[in-house]
Amino acid sequence: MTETLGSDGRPVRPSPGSGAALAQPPTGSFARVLARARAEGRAALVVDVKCRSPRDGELIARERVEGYVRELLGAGVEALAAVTEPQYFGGSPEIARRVRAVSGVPLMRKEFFTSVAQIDESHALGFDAVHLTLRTIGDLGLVREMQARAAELGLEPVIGVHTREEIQQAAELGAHVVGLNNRDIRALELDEGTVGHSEAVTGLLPPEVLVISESGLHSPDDVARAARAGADAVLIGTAVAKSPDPAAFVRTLAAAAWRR
Ligand SMILES: O=C(O)c1ccccc1NCC(=O)[C@H](O)[C@H](O)COP(=O)(O)O
Repeated sequence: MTETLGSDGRPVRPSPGSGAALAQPPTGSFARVLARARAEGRAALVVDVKCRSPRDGELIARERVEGYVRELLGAGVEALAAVTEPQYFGGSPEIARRVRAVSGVPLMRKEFFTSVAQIDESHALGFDAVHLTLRTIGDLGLVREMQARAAELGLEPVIGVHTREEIQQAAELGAHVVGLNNRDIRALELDEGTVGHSEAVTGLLPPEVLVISESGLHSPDDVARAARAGADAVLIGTAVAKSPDPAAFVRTLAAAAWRR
């Protein structure tokens, strides 16, 4: 991997707007989307297919899932996430299969993972990436086992972090792609989380790590702020689902994602 070293001999994170690129994406197609966006000087737009949220209630009617995904893809969305957690977020493996069936873009699974068997299940469902959230998995040994199994299956592990300590742990785990949640997911989205969190901590991640700013992003201005903070992608669910015209809204968000 090509790296620029700073005066202290440490790698320098590509400055926003520099268009600096990773020579090779680390692994998997999700990383490829993020690395391409970084090389082009923007953040990629990833939309979360989340049918319900504890904060906002029903977001996507079950019968609308395929139409919704097609609308997003038509508007140029480059990658998707799907929440399969049933109790709080109204997800299911069936919804994941339906999203997969109508989309060819990289697809990441959001779930409260507790076992390595769920990594195999994610592969069987057709996911390209799994979001391994340190806040909910807790046990770093188990995270390592999940990473290893994902690698065996050709699935890309995205390490989910919220705190500075977890950012450090993600680096120790050798994460190539990090999902930086602006909220503490343990509060089930009832806490306040904004792009200000990404602005505060994105710079703590090693420059070679690809970063997705997640949760609590609502507007083109939020997307612009995340991109300027160094995020290589933004993950947005609620604001897109609640928009009266998701395709038009997605285009507006993507236009704001360029680093200037
Ligand atoms: O992050 C997780 O581990 C997680 C697990 C199970 C369900 C949801 C989970 N995270 C929440 C999300 O992924 C959000 O839906 C996503 O960041 C979008 O947030 P928002 O735009 O605020 O709806």
